[in-house]
Amino acid sequence: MDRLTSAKIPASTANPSLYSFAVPSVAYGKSATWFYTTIAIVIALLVLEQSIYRYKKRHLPSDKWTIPLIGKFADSMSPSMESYKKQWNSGALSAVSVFNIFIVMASSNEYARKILNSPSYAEPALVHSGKQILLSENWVFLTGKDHVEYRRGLNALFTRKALGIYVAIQETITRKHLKNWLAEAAKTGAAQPIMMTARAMNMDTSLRVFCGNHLPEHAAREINEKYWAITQALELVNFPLALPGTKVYKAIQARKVALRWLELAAHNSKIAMANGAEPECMLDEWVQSLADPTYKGRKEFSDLEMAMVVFSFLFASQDAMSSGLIYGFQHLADHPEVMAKVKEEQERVRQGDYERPLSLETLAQMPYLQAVVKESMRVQPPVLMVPYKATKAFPITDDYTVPANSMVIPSFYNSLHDSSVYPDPESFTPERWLDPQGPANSNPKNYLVFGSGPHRCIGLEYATMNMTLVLATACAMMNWEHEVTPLSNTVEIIATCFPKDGCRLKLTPRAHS
Ligand code: HEM
Repeated sequence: MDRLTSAKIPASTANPSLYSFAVPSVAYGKSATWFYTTIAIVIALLVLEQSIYRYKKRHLPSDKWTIPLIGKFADSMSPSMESYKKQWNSGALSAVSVFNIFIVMASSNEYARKILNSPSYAEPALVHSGKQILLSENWVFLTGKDHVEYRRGLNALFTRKALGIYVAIQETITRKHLKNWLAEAAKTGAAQPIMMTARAMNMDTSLRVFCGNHLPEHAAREINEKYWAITQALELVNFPLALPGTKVYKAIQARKVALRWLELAAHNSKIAMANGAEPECMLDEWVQSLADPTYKGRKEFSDLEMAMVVFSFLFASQDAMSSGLIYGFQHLADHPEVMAKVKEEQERVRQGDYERPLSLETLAQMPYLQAVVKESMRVQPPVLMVPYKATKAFPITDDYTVPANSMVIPSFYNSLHDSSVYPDPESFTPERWLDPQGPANSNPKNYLVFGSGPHRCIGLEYATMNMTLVLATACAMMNWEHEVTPLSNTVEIIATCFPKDGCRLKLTPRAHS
């Protein structure tokens, strides 16, 4: 009985240890409810995420399921040509999701151009860090009529007269840098990567073309040194807060430095033009064109606004032009038969005088080198694609409408490697551009290296002129051999495309007989 009694006690409320257990058991019940409710909500959200993804993509080729929450984030962190090609070749339109951003990739020429030329449905959408770096009031973020009008005013900076002024600056800066390259090469006699030296040359050229001598030498050096931080922040997805130490934070600091100096340059240019100086750079051309009494349009631009425009040009050109130049050197070195023809043409145009500065007229006498530049960017386009955003539901085909607010990304590679327009598309064949009736010249719509439509690259003539000039000057001053490595033909995508080994060249001065 005692045993029974004692046995009963713990079964009731007498045992303090069991009693104290009874309280949490009520809490456990509650937390279990919460636990299961939370699980149920999470599952419901995950199912919803998959359903929305599948509803949006409809019949487009893509993975059946998206990785919960992050989607193809991992792929976007380390993009490769192979993964992009797989995506582009999966269909003219295909779908992917990154962090719940629904993305439609357009790989055919028809759909890529349709996106670029449909401003009422789609507008450029820079990577998130773009707005933090450029500032949201930068003109490049204007849309529709405002964009068209602003851009019209900037066309004055790329007229033939303006380009004629820039050539002389480009030539001087290019010679200065190539001389340094040769001096450095002479020290070791070994091949060195040109990745960073070509970028530095390009930035120096841009700064002097845009700002002339209105920028002190140490300022140009500082911008040049700090700009790499901006390139590194141009990843598809960045840490959202620009906290100290993050890439975006460093890029913002670099932009602040650059804008301060560019503002000073704009200020100095206004003073020089007011004092009757001749235009010597892009800012001067701009200030002078605004003062022209026949100029119709807005005439007042603050120093800061001018600085922001110049900064937008640096931003748009530094990576793309550096990529184009580096591959230009690499393609020429890898194709000695093409290099021989370029040298022949140089000899014909320069008639033995390799010191005479180049001009627009002499550059126009180099159709073969111009074809080399065009072909080099076709084979390896600096920019593979540009992100746009559907501002409303965009009926891109009869049976597919891109949902509003999706990213929609026209990619250029397949247009530029279309074998019906560019037979043997992987081969580097500048000759294809020499026949005016040939398929390459008859299908300009396929040459999407500079985009298409209202946002087509405003600097395209300047860019091709600069690449032609740099390669012509390099041909005049030096020989270069490519040290081919296993990574030479692997593309590294850092905003634009670069050979993964940085393009290792062995440089020697060229002796002219
Ligand atoms: C090889 C060199 C270059 C390449 C491959 C290139 C390529 C491109 C591409 C693909 C676009 C987007 C076009 C579109 O959305 O349809 C673009 C836009 C732009 N580019 Fe270039 N670019 C180069 C050099 C330059 C240079 C040298 C400048 C300025 C001096 C420049 C200024 C711009 C600007 C301002 C835009 C935006 C235009 C707008 O939104 O209206 N680019 N570029």
